[in-house]
Amino acid sequence: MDAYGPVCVGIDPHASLLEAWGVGDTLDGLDRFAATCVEAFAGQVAFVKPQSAFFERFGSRGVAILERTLQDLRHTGTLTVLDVKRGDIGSTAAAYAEAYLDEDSPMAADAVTVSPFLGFGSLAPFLEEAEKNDAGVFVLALTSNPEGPQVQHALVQHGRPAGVPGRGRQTGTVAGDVLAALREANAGATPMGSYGAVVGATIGSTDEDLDVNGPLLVPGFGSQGGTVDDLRRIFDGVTRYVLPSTSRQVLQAGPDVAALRDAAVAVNDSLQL
Ligand SMILES: O=c1ccn([C@@H]2O[C@H](COP(=O)(O)O)[C@@H](O)[C@H]2O)c(=O)[nH]1
Repeated sequence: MDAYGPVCVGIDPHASLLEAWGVGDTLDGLDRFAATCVEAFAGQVAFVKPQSAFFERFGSRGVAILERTLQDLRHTGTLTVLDVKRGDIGSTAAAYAEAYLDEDSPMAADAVTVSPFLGFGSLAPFLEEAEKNDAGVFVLALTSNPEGPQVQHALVQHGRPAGVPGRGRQTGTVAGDVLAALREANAGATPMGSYGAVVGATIGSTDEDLDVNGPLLVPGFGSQGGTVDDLRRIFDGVTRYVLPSTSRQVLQAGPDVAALRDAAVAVNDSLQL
């Protein structure tokens, strides 16, 4: 972030973008789109975030292009965040963690997005694999979509001694629990820990403590309506942790490599938080 600025550029090969770029919504179009993004962003921004879904749409050959994209980016030293939002029971989570974070895996990324909604403890294999491989994990906390609050703002209770109704009860939100678990996982790390939260630029405001001593991946900036003012308001006091993530806002400048690069640089320049 110090060297390149905080922006994370997403590689989201939407069908509409493949058509707009004139490469076609085909496997060959996907291949050209991804290669162009690597040429434009590698070595220019700190983080690139391929969205797995748009590669998986093309089956195993699309996934092979995702693997190559991750490898090409990593060879240039640009950090990759694979947006795949995984989560499962612990033993299966361990297999996912190996797939995405073991540095010898064909699909190895520098960081992966995961879902905590099978319980934060089920993510332990991801945190352990990340630690082994000097990698990172981003856990969904307050997502950018309007449906997120239904689960993430739900209230949970802690510290209620058995048989003593009401006594010692503390109430918080599901998102607050996720953030607290991340804070604990990152305790004592300097300059920050490797376990981050996903917090959308579109959430308006929050009373949650966003200081998890770890990075905050912030999608929703740009095409979903999040602005620099939103970032300043939501992340007041923790802006040093913020990686604003934007995909379509930059990708629509393609397919020209220089125009894509300029668009990414312009976002970085706009981020005077
Ligand atoms: O809360 C979340 C978590 C992930 N995303 C992902 O980020 C990009 C956003 O793309 P834009 O084109 O910048 O809107 C996309 O891959 C989402 O799946 C998110 O938007 N919100």
